[in-house]
Amino acid sequence: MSSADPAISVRGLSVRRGGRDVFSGVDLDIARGRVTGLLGPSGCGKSTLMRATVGVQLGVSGEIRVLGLPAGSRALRRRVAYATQSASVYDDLTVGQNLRYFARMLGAPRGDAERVAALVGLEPQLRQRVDALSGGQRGRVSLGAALLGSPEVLVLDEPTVGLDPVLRAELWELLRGLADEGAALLVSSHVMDEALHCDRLVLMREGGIVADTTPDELLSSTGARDPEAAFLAVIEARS
Ligand SMILES: Nc1ncnc2c1ncn2[C@@H]1O[C@H](COP(=O)(O)OP(=O)(O)OP(=O)(O)O)[C@@H](O)[C@H]1O
Repeated sequence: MSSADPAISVRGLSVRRGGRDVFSGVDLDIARGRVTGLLGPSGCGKSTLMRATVGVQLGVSGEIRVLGLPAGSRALRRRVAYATQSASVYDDLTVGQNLRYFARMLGAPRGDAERVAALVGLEPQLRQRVDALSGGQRGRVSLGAALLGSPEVLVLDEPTVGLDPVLRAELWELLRGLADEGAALLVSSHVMDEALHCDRLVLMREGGIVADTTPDELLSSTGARDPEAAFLAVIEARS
């Protein structure tokens, strides 16, 4: 496949959860070298869509290909990273031990644990146990684990939750750098202002995509002052 092909291609995605359809017939392409924001209110299906793209969601029908392979393929394990909303690291290990453990599991290069700790601003905490970290710091350990091995595709579910404004700005800068190096990033948020950090915006509501746009286009097409007002204008125009 060529570098112009989408990193993630979703066709006719339907997902059934708890006896009801969360999605039916969603199509979506996610490009390389871009930060694509998946934005929408709580419960609209952002996490479900992300879980489907990394192959861990049950009840999925349709076709999802990632880097040309079926979502969840074993061959994608080192090429695709997924960070969930809840920190998935070991509480009773230090930051360094967690990162070195996951680095070994992935076959990441020597020194990668220290590299990602610096990227997520956790170098001073390398020897600290995870259960002694703040919520935002724990989230950054998970994010660091997702960055190990320099994956080509990063699927990050609400990575800025619990971060103060300074850390949030640093995180967006980090994500931008990864996209500039060619990675495909799919990043969810329910905070509409975060839309401004993305190259492309996929706005969702109740299991559907209501707009596939860019921050500039969203603001100019709606004439709204900020992304939140623009999102409301998009919803209103559709109802
Ligand atoms: N374990 C589950 N079983 C059944 N239905 C579920 C389950 N988890 C989520 N759902 C439903 O699927 C829909 C989409 O949920 P999802 O978690 O994908 O939304 P979200 O946009 O990521 O929300 P949030 O921003 O709050 O994380 C919701 O209506 C939710 O009720």
